[in-house]
Amino acid sequence: MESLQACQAWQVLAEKREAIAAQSLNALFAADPQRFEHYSVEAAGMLLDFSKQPVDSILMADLVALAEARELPRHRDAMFAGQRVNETEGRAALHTALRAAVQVTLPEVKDARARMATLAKEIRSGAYTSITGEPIKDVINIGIGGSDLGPRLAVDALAPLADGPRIHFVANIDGVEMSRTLAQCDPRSTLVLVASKSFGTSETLANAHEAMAWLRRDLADDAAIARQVIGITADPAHVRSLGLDPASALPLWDWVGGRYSLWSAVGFSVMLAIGPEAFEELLAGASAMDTHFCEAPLARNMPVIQGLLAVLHGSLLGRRSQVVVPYTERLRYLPAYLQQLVMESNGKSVDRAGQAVTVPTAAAIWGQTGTPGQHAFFQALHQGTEVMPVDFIGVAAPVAGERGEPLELAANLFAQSQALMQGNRADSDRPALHCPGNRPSNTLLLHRLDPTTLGALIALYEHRTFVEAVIWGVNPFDQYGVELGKRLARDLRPLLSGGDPSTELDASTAGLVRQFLAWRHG
Ligand SMILES: O=P(O)(O)OC[C@H]1O[C@](O)(CO)[C@@H](O)[C@@H]1O
Repeated sequence: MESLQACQAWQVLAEKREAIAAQSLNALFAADPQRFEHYSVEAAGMLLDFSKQPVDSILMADLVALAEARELPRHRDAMFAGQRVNETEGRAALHTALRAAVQVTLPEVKDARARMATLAKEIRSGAYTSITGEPIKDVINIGIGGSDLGPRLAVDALAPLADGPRIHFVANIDGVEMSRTLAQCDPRSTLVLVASKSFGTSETLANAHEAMAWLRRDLADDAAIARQVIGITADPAHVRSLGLDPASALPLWDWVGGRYSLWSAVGFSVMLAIGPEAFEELLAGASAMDTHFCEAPLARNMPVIQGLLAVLHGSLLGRRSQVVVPYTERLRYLPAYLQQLVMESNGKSVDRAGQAVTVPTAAAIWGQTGTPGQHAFFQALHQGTEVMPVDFIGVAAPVAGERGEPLELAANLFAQSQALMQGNRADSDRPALHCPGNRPSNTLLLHRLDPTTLGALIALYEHRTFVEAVIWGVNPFDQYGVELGKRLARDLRPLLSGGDPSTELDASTAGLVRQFLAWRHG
């Protein structure tokens, strides 16, 4: 495989690095009165305005040439066709099949969706009761990473449409999240979902044991566990480790990556909150974005444009932060979700051929909702020494029955991207007041934040992440770095309860353990 730096299309861009960095956004607008029309795209209920990016028709052509040189269409089609694109783990990455129309998807996906829908209807209607015969009022989803972040984001974002049981999420192993959650629930009307693709993640299993002990304390009955705890996993035999029946587990498959699993049974908590029909709308929205990604020309293709711009900033111009600012509290979990999606997928330094990647890969992605973010980190965006590209996300219309966001919110959203771009005039007497401007951003305007558009938004970022991976030549579907930390934690654990370390410790770790034990028991 050719390295990115050896790629001629990349070299063309590299030669223009200084000119692109210096490109005046104000000048681009002055030169083209139709710039907004030329550099915005609409698809799946969203409008992407990328006119505040340093692109013109020549740079767009260069970026598209790069996508073609890296064979993006071929890689995309291979993923959709179920080829083993996750080469290191020898698997397909077929999350798109989970949201394909029921008529065309895989039989096992169809069966699982039907099973989920039947069970969700029973739980939501009260036909499926707890062991004491009470309807389910609370659901606790225990999972971490991809088995937590996607459902947490979707349940929160779609809260105005929720008409099912209350949904709680527990991911952290520190006990705080669990005790806060249990304090709000009654074991006689609570259902526990243990969501873990591998069913081997220690945090999830420890939290599951704690929740099951809580159920047992009050219900003193193993039948309660069978009825009120449901495993969600790609390895159903493993649910026996919690004393559960594999036949009752909701399935996913090894070809669904953890951080791409919202669309599978991992999203069962979302289905319980909003109902199977609305969950189908979430899938349909993601599927609409899949179609756009497969069919739109590269220069008018939202995930392609976003991915190429991310590579331009992060790898060519050395801009190592990607900021995401949703202007709605309902997307408050989006930055955390994207951190896993982007950084676990593309935080890689070796390409698919095993060679070192010679440009920086995934930038740090972070953010917070506007307007609170404006009063936290925006000062650095406006006047800091580093240019940090921003994705602004806004919502235009309310979902039925909602009041809609105050207009001040949209005024703030538009003002911020405008201020970042325009800056203000330099005043030689008072340089501290000077905002340099020329700071790039995308604005994604959502028609409304309903299940369909949320599905499309999440799928957009999934594909954007894939586009970046293809340009860099990395596999976005493995995460061996995370596995290393997990293994070391397993090795260290016995030492903290007085056992011998299974490996020799470095001086820093040994010193920290010594101090920890002294304070813990002192
Ligand atoms: O669903 P599981 O198998 O418990 O894994 C949880 C998470 O752990 C990871 O492997 C690493 O954080 C993620 O990719 C995954 O989403």
